[in-house]
Amino acid sequence: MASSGQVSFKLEDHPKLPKGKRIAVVVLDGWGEYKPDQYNCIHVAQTPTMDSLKQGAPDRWRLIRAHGNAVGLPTEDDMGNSEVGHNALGAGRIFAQGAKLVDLALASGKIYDGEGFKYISESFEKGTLHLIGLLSDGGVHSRLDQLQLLLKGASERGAKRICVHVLTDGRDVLDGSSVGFVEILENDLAKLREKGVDARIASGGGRMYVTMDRYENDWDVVKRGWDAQVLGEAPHKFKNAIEAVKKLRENANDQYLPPFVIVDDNNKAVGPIVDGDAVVTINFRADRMVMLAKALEYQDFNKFDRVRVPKIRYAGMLQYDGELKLPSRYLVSPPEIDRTSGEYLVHNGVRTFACSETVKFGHVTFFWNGNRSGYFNPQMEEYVEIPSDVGITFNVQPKMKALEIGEKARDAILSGKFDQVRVNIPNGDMVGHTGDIEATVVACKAADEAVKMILDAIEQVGGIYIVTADHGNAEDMVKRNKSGEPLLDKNGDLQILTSHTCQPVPIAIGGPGLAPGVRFRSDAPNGGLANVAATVMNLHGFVAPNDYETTLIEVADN
Ligand SMILES: O=C(O)[C@@H](CO)OP(=O)(O)O
Ligand SMILES: [Mn+2]
Ligand SMILES: [Mn+2]
Repeated sequence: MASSGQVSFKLEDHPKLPKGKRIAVVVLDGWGEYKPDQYNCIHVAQTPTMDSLKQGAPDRWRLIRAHGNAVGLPTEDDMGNSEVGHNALGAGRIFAQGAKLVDLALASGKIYDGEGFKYISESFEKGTLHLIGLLSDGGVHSRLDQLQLLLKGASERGAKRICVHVLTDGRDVLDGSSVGFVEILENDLAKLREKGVDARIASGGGRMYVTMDRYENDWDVVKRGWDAQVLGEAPHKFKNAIEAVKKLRENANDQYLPPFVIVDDNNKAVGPIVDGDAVVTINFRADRMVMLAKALEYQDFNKFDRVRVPKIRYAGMLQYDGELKLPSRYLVSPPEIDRTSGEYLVHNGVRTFACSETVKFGHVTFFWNGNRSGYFNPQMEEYVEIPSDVGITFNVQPKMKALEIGEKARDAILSGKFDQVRVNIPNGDMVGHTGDIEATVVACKAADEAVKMILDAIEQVGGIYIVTADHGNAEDMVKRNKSGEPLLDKNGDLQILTSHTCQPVPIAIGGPGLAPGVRFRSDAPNGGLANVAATVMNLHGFVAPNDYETTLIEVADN
């Protein structure tokens, strides 16, 4: 990869569009377009602002692709997600994403030739290999089939003792599916045991309550995981993981199962992590692994009392943070997302403000900038994080911090200190993931109100807005058959969809600063999230670099 030092970041002037406009870039998280029925919370909610933008179709409102190949995922059946969505939005190009890179490395066997695998395999003779990560086939953070291949590959290459620390999902897959995934894994581990590998599940817990916090919202989540995985301590002890998940599901859903450890006949945890062991965090996606990676890797660490810090060989499935080089060892090289639009714009005098609340803060900063933490140029940028509510599920507070984000964005626009004001409004996604339809309707309304605050500010300063989303979620809250009818489970209950979707997302442009004649091109019907960066660069008065995906707009002559 060309290092930033060798690249020219100078952008050419746009032949027709002026510089110096104040531009709001609004990303509604989890806001897709789907047929209007009672399970489409965006349709049910009062969303006058987003509805009015739609009136601008086709010149100033359209749909773009936000899933599958359009965002670098392995197949067209892969729903979009925040990481790949914001990567595409910020980088303006489509990179083969972690899911795909891991698939390729496993298929070719190259994963086993890399430095990362060699490093951990030095522990195989005497130590245990611990695999920690999300157990589902959701394909957002991890995939079961990748875990299965890694188990096979590692055992064939000398791992004699393997402990899997599972995090149950219910967010990228149906709630309740955890039991089936644990059964499949147990079956695989039993086969490994027949071959003489001591392989077992050692601990578990629900992803939102154990380990997979992000952006340092709540370190207790990571601590609960640490206690179970590393120390072998948890409030719930079971002999068998299937039994554990079934029992704990009586009082919690998959996302929030409390931590448990598997114990032997003497009530002793079977798989704490000890000196000499190897650890792999099997998620390919970064955000929800960074905190654990810090706890496993950093010598100086004060976020919680680790009690015991084993001397281990640790590798991530990928490197999760390119700036922090965290973790330093990894099995598969991450996508090299270089020359992002944020970096270009800062080099071309565009002063940027970015804001969200904690749970999505890294989306408009870290993911937007190609999985890179920190500023490109602190003199030109300001990133503001509004603390998220902690310790609740977001259906309890569906308005979240939408209005606070709207206010911060408004103030940044009015201040005149920034050329680009970029926000992520989380409600549709975060509340959509709870599966609570009523709360998601409230969430969508709040998101719409936040958009209005921002558009009003843009109106006041004669600026431009561009409003879009990173993937679908709130527009469809039920699982459906091929013809789109809701599916019922065996008890006759609706199957609630907590996950993202494969629906397209809207994009709208407007504002008093938008030059007359600017409209969406009609010759880019397959446009996706990766086309947005060039579009934004145009609105700032620049032509995007040649290798960026093409712009979505054109300037008609009159
Ligand atoms: O919460 C998350 O981690 C994912 C779903 O797994 O959602 P998003 O991609 O919108 O962040
Ligand atoms: Mn998202
Ligand atoms: Mn989401």
